[in-house]
Amino acid sequence: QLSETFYSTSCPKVESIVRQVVAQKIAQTFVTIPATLRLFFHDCFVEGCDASVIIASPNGNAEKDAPDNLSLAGDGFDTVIKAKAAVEQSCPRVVSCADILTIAARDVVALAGGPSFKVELGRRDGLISMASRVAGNLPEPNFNLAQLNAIFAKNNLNQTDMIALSGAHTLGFAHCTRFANRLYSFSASSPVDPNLNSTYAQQLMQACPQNVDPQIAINMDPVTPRTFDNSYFKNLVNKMGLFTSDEVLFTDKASQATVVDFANNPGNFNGAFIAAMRKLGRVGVKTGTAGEIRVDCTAFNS
Ligand code: HEM
Ligand SMILES: [Ca+2]
Ligand SMILES: [Ca+2]
Repeated sequence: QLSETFYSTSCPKVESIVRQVVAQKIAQTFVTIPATLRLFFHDCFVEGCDASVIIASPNGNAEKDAPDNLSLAGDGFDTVIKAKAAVEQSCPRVVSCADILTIAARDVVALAGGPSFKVELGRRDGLISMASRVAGNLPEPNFNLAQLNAIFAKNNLNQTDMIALSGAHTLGFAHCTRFANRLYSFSASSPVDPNLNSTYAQQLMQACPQNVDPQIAINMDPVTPRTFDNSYFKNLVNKMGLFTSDEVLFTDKASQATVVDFANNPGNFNGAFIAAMRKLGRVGVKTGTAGEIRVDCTAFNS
């Protein structure tokens, strides 16, 4: 069973140790912030929040090698690996990699200007990490509202949670390939998605010309790309949602009111985001004697 005080006697400094490593890593590179937050999400949606995504395989068939995970930025993995190494100095073999990722994901939000909140701890690290188990478990950027709701519902997250968590797209980068269809090949009658603000569409076409280098990435929040705020929802109202999966949250009447509420009331967004992050952190967790406490986050204990 998870608890906010899980390590209060076994490793009382764990949260301050992780926070220090995360802050240091952010000082080196901003990408740490979005990379760590997204890593937490992708971990929890496949096998539960158990650090399965961090396992490295020499055969290229671990979870991180699945196509949906290839765009996870290395700085997220590096943050967890570095924080784990620091925690092992004080409390060897006590704190799971899954909990370190949970703490780090919480910390990057606060360090990007977002809300601070408590996290539940006591997760154990999983014993399965397979590329073949990823497909179908992560949302795709062309999903509609029903598809988004379905995949989040499988993880005990409701529509409000899904919308709040999508607010993570207030930070970070996306590769042109993930939304180029909305600029160049939307439909026979309209190559540009009519739900895209035309000025924004033009900016996107400049940043992402047709057949651009697939390595090129742009800010997902063009207004405050480095701040965790509710600007994502204001963008949606202004028809500046980057992916179809962002845009539908506003264009579908079933979710529009929540988007408008989050755009107008940052406190409501923060509250819903915190609640949803805590729920996300409970997905498929292993506790008690299940799984293990990994020594090296990138490898199962042998
Ligand atoms: C609702 C369904 C979601 C879809 C379809 C989706 C899809 C994507 C895609 C396609 C990218 C761009 C990847 C790239 O091109 O490199 C991305 C980036 C990102 N996503 Fe999501 N995502 C969703 C929900 C979430 C959630 C729930 C979180 C976290 C709570 C999250 C956090 C992020 C972050 C922080 C980035 C930027 C990563 C970076 O800069 O390295 N996303 N997402
Ligand atoms: Ca996992
Ligand atoms: Ca922002």
